[in-house]
Amino acid sequence: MRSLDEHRAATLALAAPLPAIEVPLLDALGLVLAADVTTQAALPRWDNSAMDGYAVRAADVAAAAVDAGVVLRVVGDVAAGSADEPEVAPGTAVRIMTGAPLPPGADAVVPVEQTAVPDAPAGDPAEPQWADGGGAGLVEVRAAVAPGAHVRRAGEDADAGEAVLPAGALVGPTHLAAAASVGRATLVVHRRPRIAVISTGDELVEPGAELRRGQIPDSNSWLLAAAVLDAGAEPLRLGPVADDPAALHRLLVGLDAGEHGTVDGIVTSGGVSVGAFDVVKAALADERGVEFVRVAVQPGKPQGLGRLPGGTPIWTLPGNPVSTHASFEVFVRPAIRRMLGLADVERPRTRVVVGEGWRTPPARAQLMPVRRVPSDEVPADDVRSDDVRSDDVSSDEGGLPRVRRATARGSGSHLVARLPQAHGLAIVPADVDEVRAGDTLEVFWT
Ligand SMILES: Nc1nc2c(c(=O)[nH]1)N[C@H]1C(S)=C(S)[C@@H](COP(=O)(O)OP(=O)(O)OC[C@H]3O[C@@H](n4cnc5c(N)ncnc54)[C@H](O)[C@@H]3O)O[C@H]1N2
Ligand code: MOO
Repeated sequence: MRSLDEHRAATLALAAPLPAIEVPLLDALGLVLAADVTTQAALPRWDNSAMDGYAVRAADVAAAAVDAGVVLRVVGDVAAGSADEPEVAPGTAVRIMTGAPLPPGADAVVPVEQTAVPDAPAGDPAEPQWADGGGAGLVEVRAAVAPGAHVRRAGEDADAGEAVLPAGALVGPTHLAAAASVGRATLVVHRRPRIAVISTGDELVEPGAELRRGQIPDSNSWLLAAAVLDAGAEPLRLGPVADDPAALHRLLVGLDAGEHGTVDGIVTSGGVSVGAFDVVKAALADERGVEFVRVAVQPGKPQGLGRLPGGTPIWTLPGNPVSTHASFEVFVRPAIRRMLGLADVERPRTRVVVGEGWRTPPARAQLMPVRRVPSDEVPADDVRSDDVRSDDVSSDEGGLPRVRRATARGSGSHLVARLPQAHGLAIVPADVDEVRAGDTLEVFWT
């Protein structure tokens, strides 16, 4: 049997970053930069004001104080967006708004709250008063400011020619803001993978359909399509398809040949075990690029993996819903993340303390859905309430988060209804046969 790590390496080897394309800003969200984003000019481009107030010469107001105002003549206005450059000569000031370029001659800004208008009628003391900016107004400055006060310097955020976003960064809202602020309307990113999802089994019907005995709603294709989307790729949900190997083979070959548009990978569920009607195994029996293996992990033992003749990677996951979920997490998601162009393809992991123990299969690693719980939780038979959020920081004395099995009634890989209670998957190493209360394990948070 292949180890968990060996199979992970084999699935990652199927994936490579997809080619780079140039897309409008918003289309780059969730994709990975294929090239640095570099500034054309300094950012900010010019010295500008951080406050609504008056651009002054600091030396003019060096002696100013609340009870010793210095009166300056207001010779103009610069609002944000204005291209005007009124000169601030000694003894003068210019009204300036936040973001407006600092006019020539000025070296500091006095916030309007630290000024008054000489001889103005008393108004609301909480409301600052503005002197006339038309050239005849006077302003009394009531505080000294140092040179550079309330001035945002050119190049303070980034120098001209500096890389503000590195290739390899996953684009989020703040990356779009940084790119736009240096004047980029498009970004060069790795193309988003498009992943076909197929669930197989004669027993499967669409959710909501009438069920005759033996039939069940298809849940795996929804899980997988959503997991593909959550991983950052675009799902193409096909199926459920029946246990007809020839028809499934035609569908897979068609996907590989581009009949359904670009497809960068195919994920199937079901039909890979040792049953008499295992459709995926039968459909791919003659495909030399695809192998079926047993992996020493529970759930997720029967796995298929490889490439179709056209080069499309395929992952055939076992059909038990918890197996499908765990298999996607450890074998498919990292590969999709690599196709996106990410260097770090792993989920965040931490060590945790186990609240209640359980027995595990011998000589197989285990991926146990676990739930984060308060460190003082009394062990319960099973808890269905959604009382703990995944971001609750509950930790044991050692400072580690505490977990229990999400499906405390058993670890059966059919227990799909309880799966949403899990916050992550705990990895029990293959050489551990029993997990005891107080043991520590590694968990990756899903
Ligand atoms: N004799 C043996 N039997 C089984 C073995 C074994 O080693 N020897 N392994 C078991 C393990 S472990 C797993 S996992 C399953 C894997 O079987 P398949 O991948 O062939 O999956 P199916 O037989 O198609 O389905 C298994 C189970 O899951 C349900 N299922 C399948 N697809 C869906 C879906 N899309 N939505 C909801 N539920 C689904 C299906 O109805 C079955 O109950 O084999 C064990 N057997
Ligand atoms: O390996 Mo199966 O995937 O245990 O449930």
